[in-house]
Formats: sequence, structure tokens, C-alpha cells
Amino acid sequence: MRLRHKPWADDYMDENSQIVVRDPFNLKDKWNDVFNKEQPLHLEIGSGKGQFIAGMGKQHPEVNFIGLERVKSVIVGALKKVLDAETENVRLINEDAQDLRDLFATSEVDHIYLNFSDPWPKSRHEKRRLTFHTFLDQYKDVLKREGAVTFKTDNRGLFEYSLSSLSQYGMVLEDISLDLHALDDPLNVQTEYEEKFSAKGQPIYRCTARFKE
Ligand SMILES: C[S@@+](CC[C@H](N)C(=O)[O-])C[C@H]1O[C@@H](n2cnc3c(N)ncnc32)[C@H](O)[C@@H]1O
Repeated sequence: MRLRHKPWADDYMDENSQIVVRDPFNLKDKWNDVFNKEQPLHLEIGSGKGQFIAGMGKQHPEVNFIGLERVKSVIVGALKKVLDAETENVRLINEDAQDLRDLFATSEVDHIYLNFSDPWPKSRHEKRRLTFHTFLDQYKDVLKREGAVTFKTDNRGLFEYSLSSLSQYGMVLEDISLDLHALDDPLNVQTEYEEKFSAKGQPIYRCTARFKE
């Protein structure tokens, strides 16, 4: 992703602090308070420019969504999309998902989405992959018992690694698709990366996984 320095990013986020939550660590266990309605909470890690989270917000008014994105110059794109979508059920956090347990209480989250996560192909960077077991420990803690993780990617290596990491962890894998777009799922909300890679003819992989009780 090409990054441009955006000196106005902090001001833009401050002006729209009803969407970009500026004190997210104080909201652990209180996320419902920042939404107008108490309803299930879905989290996307690495929201990029926000097409997925804004689209999901619009498609599912019965769910509250949080998009977590660590890069300031990228999250402002997501902020614009959320504002344009005029949806009340999406909030953004400009932080690194180092430890979700600092942001969310045990069982506070209902669903986690990992969309086109950075693949970190070198083995020495394995622990940075968002499906590495230390991340799964966090997801298990913050998700409700019946909660799930859904991931999509165009990267076959990351997909294979993730299936193996999740199943070795003891998660139950559901809905594995090796060519998501062949399903023509009208409910699939595409991300920016998904559109880009799919336009190049690359298959999109998707899987949902749950922790065993
Ligand atoms: C390859 S991009 C995909 C963006 C978007 N999900 C899409 O599909 O178009 C991955 C994004 O995840 C963000 N990211 C990666 N690791 C992260 C972390 N630990 N915490 C928050 N954001 C992260 C990156 O900054 C980047 O914007």
C-alpha cells in the first residue's frame, strides 16, 4: 500500500471523534456505550481504507462494527468512507492490534474479520502473522464462546498457513472457500484489496473458524 504523509490526519480524526474513537483503551468492557444501540460487536483487524467496514455497517444495521487500523494515513480513508456511508453503527480505532485484551474485555466481541492481512512470508516474521497462535490466544479471550474468526485473502501461502495454524490450535474450520467469487455470494462485501486482486484474476480464499467449547 502506497503511504502518503497526511499532516491533516490528526485534525481530521479529532474533528470526527464520534467515529474515530480517540481514547479506545478507556472503553474496554464499555464498547456498547459508544454506539446508539446495544447489539453484537464485530471487529475487523487491519481495516485499510475501510470499504469493508463501511459496507458491512450499511448492510448490517443490527450489528455494531469496529475497524482497527494502525496507519494514520490509511485510516483517514476509512473515516471518509464511514462518513459517506452515513451509518451510525461503525467506529474506528487508530491503534496497532498488539494485544486486543488491552482494548476489549473477555467475551466482549462476537466476530473478528481478518481481511487480506499482511502475509509476512519470511519464516522469521511468522509471529507477526495475524493467525499466529499468540494472536489466536487473544481472539479466544476477547471473543464470546460462540464467536468466530473469518479471514479472506488472495495469498495462498498465508491461507494454507492459517488453516494449519487454526486447526492446530483446535479451532473448527467452517465454510472454506478456495474461490469465493465463484459463489456469487450477494452478501460478500468486498475490500479494496479483494477488488484489486480479483480484477487480476486471482482467486479469493475465505474461511470461518470457531474455538471449540
Ligand atoms: C494488506 S492491507 C489490507 C487492507 C484491507 N483489509 C483490504 O483488504 O483492503 C493490511 C492492513 O492491515 C493493517 N495492519 C496490519 N497489521 C496490523 C495490526 N497489527 N494492527 C492494526 N492494523 C494492522 C495495515 O496497516 C494495512 O492497512
